Amino acid sequence: MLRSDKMDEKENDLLWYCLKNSSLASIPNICDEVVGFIFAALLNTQNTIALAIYLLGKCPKSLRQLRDEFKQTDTDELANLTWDAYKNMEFCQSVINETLRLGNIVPRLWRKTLSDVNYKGYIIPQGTTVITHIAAMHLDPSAFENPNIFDPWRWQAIKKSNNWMPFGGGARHCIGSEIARIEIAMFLRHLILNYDYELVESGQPVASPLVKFSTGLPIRIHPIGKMNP
Ligand code: HEM
Repeated sequence: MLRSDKMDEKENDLLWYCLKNSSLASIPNICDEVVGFIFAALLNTQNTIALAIYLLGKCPKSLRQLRDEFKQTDTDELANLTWDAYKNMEFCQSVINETLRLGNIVPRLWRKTLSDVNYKGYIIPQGTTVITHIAAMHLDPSAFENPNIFDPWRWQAIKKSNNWMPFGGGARHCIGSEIARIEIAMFLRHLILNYDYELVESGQPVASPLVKFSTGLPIRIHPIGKMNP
């Protein structure tokens, strides 16, 4: 990465901001942040969309209900992307929550203890790497009944859960969580209102350790009626 002393002051993006304030971090750190940002933003969102397509494809009842909800959503409001129109798509919110729970796009988080920590009588010394196993929590049967089943309806009864943290938590909570959810909702809406699709047998998700479709996610797709925005 090259730094120019003649950077246009009108530039106003992340890279520009980081370079301008580069006294706060080294150039390798800045590169790491920018690449990390792109990776976090693109890969996680596209994997969640692929998983939602897969899980809905395996559960025709949920696909039908989602299509019905999308049909009822006010198209004018959605074209202007109003917050209310997006939030009112309740079943869509449940589908996204459930995809993130079962899919475990980010299965683990890494932390280092800054001082000795006493956790329920166990002393974790300063400098220890601690791994939060989010996937284990999301698949814990004491927190989610039949945890391996894709059941978006379970979210009708859950208003808030301390056992669900696909976007992490605390000071490093994902800053892109809402934009990611909006992107997923808009993608699914466009797909499901305009197309019927079937899964083709070979596409299976694997966790290695991040979720991916090692043979891609082939689907058979058919346009339905007039295109919706
Ligand atoms: C479904 C999609 C996404 C998932 C599952 C996801 C998940 C996460 C998780 C679990 C963390 C916390 C990492 C940690 O605590 O160590 C995180 C952090 C972060 N995410 Fe996301 N993310 C998604 C989409 C996005 C998008 C769209 C953006 C940007 C527009 C983004 C930007 C970031 C950034 C910059 C951080 C680091 C925040 C910090 O360290 O202060 N993510 N994400």
